[in-house]
Amino acid sequence: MATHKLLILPGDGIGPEVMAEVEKVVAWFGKQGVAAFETERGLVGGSAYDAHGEAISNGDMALAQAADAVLFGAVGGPKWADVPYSKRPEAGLLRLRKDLGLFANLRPAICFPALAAASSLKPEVVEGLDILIVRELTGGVYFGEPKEIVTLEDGQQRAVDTQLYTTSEIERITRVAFELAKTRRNKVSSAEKHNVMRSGVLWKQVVTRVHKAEFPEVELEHVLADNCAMQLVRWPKQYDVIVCDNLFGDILSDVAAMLTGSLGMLPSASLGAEDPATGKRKALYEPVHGSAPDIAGKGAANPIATISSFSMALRYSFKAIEAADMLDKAVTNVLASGLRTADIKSDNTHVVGTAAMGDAIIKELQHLAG
Ligand SMILES: NC(=O)c1ccc[n+]([C@@H]2O[C@H](COP(=O)([O-])OP(=O)(O)OC[C@H]3O[C@@H](n4cnc5c(N)ncnc54)[C@H](O)[C@@H]3O)[C@@H](O)[C@H]2O)c1
Ligand SMILES: CC(C)[C@H](C(=O)O)[C@@H](O)C(=O)O
Ligand SMILES: [Mg+2]
Repeated sequence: MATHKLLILPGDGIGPEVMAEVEKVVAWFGKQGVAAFETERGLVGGSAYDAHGEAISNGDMALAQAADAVLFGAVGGPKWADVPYSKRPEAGLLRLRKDLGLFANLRPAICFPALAAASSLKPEVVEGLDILIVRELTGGVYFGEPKEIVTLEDGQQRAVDTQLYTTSEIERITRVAFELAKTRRNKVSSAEKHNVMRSGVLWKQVVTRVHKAEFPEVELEHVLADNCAMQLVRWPKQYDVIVCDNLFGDILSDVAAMLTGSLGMLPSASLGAEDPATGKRKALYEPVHGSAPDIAGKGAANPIATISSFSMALRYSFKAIEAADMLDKAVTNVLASGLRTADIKSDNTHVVGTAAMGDAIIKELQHLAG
């Protein structure tokens, strides 16, 4: 049986609450003999700052480098509003992404049949929705230099962030998007703003070139990112795979979350390049949502985004496709049975807390295993 090293980083706010449910799922699959999961735990975000004065320690970074997959909860919260910028909780997540080279962030937005009524959009707009946002994760305005606030001679301050992309950064994320589209409905929509940004001009050129040279059989369309946000709300089913830069991907994926009913439903996989020698890649699995300070500590958070992120780990890191399908089915069935956390409640459903939702998913896994 394969052994997989997992580093669990629960983080802050609802992070530890939702991660506790994932740990039940990991233990269940371990017991089933899908794989032997060796788990270690670390600190990230505000909890790491409180313990070490950094948003992630070098020791925990070394564990992340050595892990087959990192399972990440969420970071941030009002408690750390005044810590120095370089030590803010979110810096821990950004360091993980950058230092592990996790350039490809896959954010699937699937509307479960039982949840069409939980979306703030009309059911016919979201029923059957299955789109994938492929977000570039280690470049763009998140990391470009200079990034600073300087004081000018006249006493004003000036803030600068730099949007920066190179050809190879765009090429590699484009290839990920096209490869994934081939396994789906064979269409890529590339979102940028070439009408305003030089990085958008280069993005469009490179995507066009990679398409023509390597993936002519896949349908490609270019869409301005602001229009893409509007189209996602108007008629999202026109999309299959959307590829975009780091900042547009951040925003478009929060929009996509509401199509599925709640931010608490959207999982994600952050992947590095495949090592040709071992076939392995660095990977971190994280829900799209944050630490939700407004509901933290209440046992009310939806654990499905984080549980489904582990399903992506089974699929992308451990090639345990049957196990991943089974976990997805368990989530679908539990939702179909009418169980809901508060964020996805609708008429005639039964609202439960975080732990009860996790337990119901385990019970359904047990049922599916026979
Ligand atoms: N990956 C991450 O760690 C991550 C992602 C986004 C935001 N953040 C951080 O989280 C903090 C709060 O940010 P925010 O409030 O803008 O975004 P958020 O995602 O934490 O919350 C937005 C809204 O969605 C709800 N929500 C989020 N996840 C939920 C879940 N699993 N179940 C039920 N409801 C859920 C919250 O209650 C809140 O009303 C900030 O410090 C931000 O930087 C972290
Ligand atoms: C917490 C923050 C750094 C992060 C981002 O902006 O990438 C979050 O919003 C996300 O979507 O993963
Ligand atoms: Mg975000």
